[in-house]
Amino acid sequence: MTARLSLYQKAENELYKMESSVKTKFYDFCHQFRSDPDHPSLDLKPLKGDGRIFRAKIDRSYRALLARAGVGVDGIPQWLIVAVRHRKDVYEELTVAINRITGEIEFVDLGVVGQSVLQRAGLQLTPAPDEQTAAVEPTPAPVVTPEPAVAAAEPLLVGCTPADLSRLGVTDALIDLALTVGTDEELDQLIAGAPRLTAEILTGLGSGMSVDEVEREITQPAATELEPGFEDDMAAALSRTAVTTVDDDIRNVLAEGDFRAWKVYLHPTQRKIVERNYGGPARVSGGPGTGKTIVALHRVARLAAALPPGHNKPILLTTYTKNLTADLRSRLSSLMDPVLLGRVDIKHIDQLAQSVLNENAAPGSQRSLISGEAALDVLREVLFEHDEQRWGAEFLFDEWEQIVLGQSLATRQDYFKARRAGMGRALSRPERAAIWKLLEQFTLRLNGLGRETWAQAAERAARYEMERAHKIKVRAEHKADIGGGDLVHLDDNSSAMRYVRHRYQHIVVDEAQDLSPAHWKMLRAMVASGEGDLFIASDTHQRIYDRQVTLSTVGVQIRGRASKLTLSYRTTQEILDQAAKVVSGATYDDLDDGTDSLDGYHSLLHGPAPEFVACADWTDEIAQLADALKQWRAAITQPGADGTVRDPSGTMAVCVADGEMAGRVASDLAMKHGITTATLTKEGPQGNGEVHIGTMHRFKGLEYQKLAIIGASDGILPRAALLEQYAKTDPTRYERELMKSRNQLFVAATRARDALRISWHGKPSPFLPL
Ligand SMILES: Nc1ncnc2c1ncn2[C@@H]1O[C@H](COP(=O)(O)OP(=O)(O)OP(=O)(O)O)[C@@H](O)[C@H]1O
Repeated sequence: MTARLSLYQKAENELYKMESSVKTKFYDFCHQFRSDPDHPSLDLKPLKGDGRIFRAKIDRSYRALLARAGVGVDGIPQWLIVAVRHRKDVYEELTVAINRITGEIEFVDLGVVGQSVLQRAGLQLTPAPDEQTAAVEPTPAPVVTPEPAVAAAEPLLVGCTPADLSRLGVTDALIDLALTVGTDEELDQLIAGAPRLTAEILTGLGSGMSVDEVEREITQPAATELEPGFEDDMAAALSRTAVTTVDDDIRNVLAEGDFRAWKVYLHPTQRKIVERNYGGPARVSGGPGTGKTIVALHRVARLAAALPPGHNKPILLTTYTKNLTADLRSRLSSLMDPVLLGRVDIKHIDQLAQSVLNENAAPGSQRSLISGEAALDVLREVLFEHDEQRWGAEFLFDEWEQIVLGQSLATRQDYFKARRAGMGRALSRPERAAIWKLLEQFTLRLNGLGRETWAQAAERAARYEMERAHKIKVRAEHKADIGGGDLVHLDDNSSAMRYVRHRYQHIVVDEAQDLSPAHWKMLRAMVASGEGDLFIASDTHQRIYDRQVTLSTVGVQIRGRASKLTLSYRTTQEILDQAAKVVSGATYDDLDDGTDSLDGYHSLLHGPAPEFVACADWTDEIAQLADALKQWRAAITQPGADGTVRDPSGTMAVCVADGEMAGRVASDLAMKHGITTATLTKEGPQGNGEVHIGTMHRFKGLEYQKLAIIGASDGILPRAALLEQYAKTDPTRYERELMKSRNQLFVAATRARDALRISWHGKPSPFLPL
């Protein structure tokens, strides 16, 4: 190899979209370039405008644009492919620069801003002559043909000065053009072609953020400390730039499409969160699709890479549901080396609690699990037998789960002292005494049946783990007291106890907003406090189970180690705008005493506005849904430029309010409209049908190219029958249920990548932004 070649992120994305014949020639070009960049067939030449940018020939029509990026530590010259262009789109003014905030290499193409803006700014682009092809074909037309002067438009970014844009990190060559932009369309066009930080800044400013807000939310998180003279050190800049190294594997990468992009590429803001050394628990928050899961996965990979050799599993990756755990496992296995992957325990939170209980249970004493609904029936029986009228079964069940189990209250005295913030109705001491007695009867009854709920299991597991952590602490203190010697005199010096350690060195939690206090206590006890102990990804706007926790009260102190992601990689700005309205106006916590918001949440992707469709009745709603699905299918299966046809399976989904409705939709679509479906279950999609159908809960963490939400009617969303009972008796619970329902719609709407359609019949849901 006489040259090392890397591929700029934007160039990689452009290549995915090219015809396979161009891709094949591109592989050959890379192969040739790496062995001899000066080979005459490549015709490598600098462009006139910028001595750092070169053009080389891929075939008769396509050119690679490359930047020289110094020499590697092994003495091999480094080159970065910044773009692949048709030769008629190559002009002399193309440049590469090093960004003053991120220190990354940026490729700047003024051609992307459109003729009107260029003309208003008085810029004319010069086509780069291409002698070799000029001999065979006529000289290509200039990129910009003079046109009548374009009327001056009022600049869109009023209130921003060139100095502001420069300070924020907009690339120099685009500052004046950005301030010339006069319409939203022009701004979108500029953003689409701009380097990443510039695009984010301009999107922020364009959506109304102030210069200070952009600086705080976008610029500062992306900033890197740069040495004087960094502007000229391309080798150092290359090491800070997100690139794919071009080796023989590039063929597979390109063939897989952008599915693999996240594996090689982390945005600098994401990378910082992954790579920081945290002195204790850390949290990343951010709206849907901002890459929290990706960050959590990369964090696991980084922690695993730093482990000393061994065969144990010192890292736990956990989340709330079973199907998400399977998804995390498969994503992680494509990111990590199998040997390192073997050092990661991947379990969903209830599975983890069960393994603790199994380990601690005497043979034959395990209890079987009972659903919340069935347990509530047992409580109803107890209340009926005691002729108890003062409190309803739902109220007491909630009190039990939220307060008694939630705070691990073991005695009546503890319950007397317990804080009941957020529970609405106050309870006097005699009332608490009576409730405690009833709940005791209830748990004894469950016990007698050999059953327990998931929440009880979690609470018992937490207690076992806390005892274990306590023993570890006592031993460590004793060891310190006796100067680190052997522990022969300690009471419990059984061989089992001698080797008891914390179960994990690092724990990473995804979808953390849905974990209960008992889950947190268990996790806290499983890992020693200290560097890199807990890493948490969460978004409280997506809390869809009735769980509330204040992390600082369960021993998880985040202070100073919280970060936020604001750029969505999944959803278009059009979808995001509407989805954000569903949760606007409500207040969200930050898993602690502070609040969380979607401020600065934005997307660089654009697409059609979401459709809101009022239908006459159920039959009409299903018929219109079937038509939409067929149109989506036709669009997805449209043959690509190289003749390939995509398989539409699993790219479209229908989201409904409950399981019964899911069944009805599946059978109506199949019987009346010939559309096959697969139902989303706890285990993932069941069946081979093309369109996935599931309840809002099942869509958590997933994403689809096109998504329909149906049955979004008042009475269903929120579920009136369930809520009415609380409206008068327990207003706080009522508010919590409303919030849960609102969040479910928000989660569902933000699963769509590029098309969202929401329909209803009757009165529309009050949550819809109509
Ligand atoms: N830096 C990146 N470059 C390209 N794609 C990215 C990047 N980060 C994330 N993505 C993509 O964005 C999508 C959303 O990412 P991810 O699932 O991690 O988001 P999230 O914040 O966990 O979302 P949610 O809260 O909705 O579950 C995924 O398809 C992921 O591959």
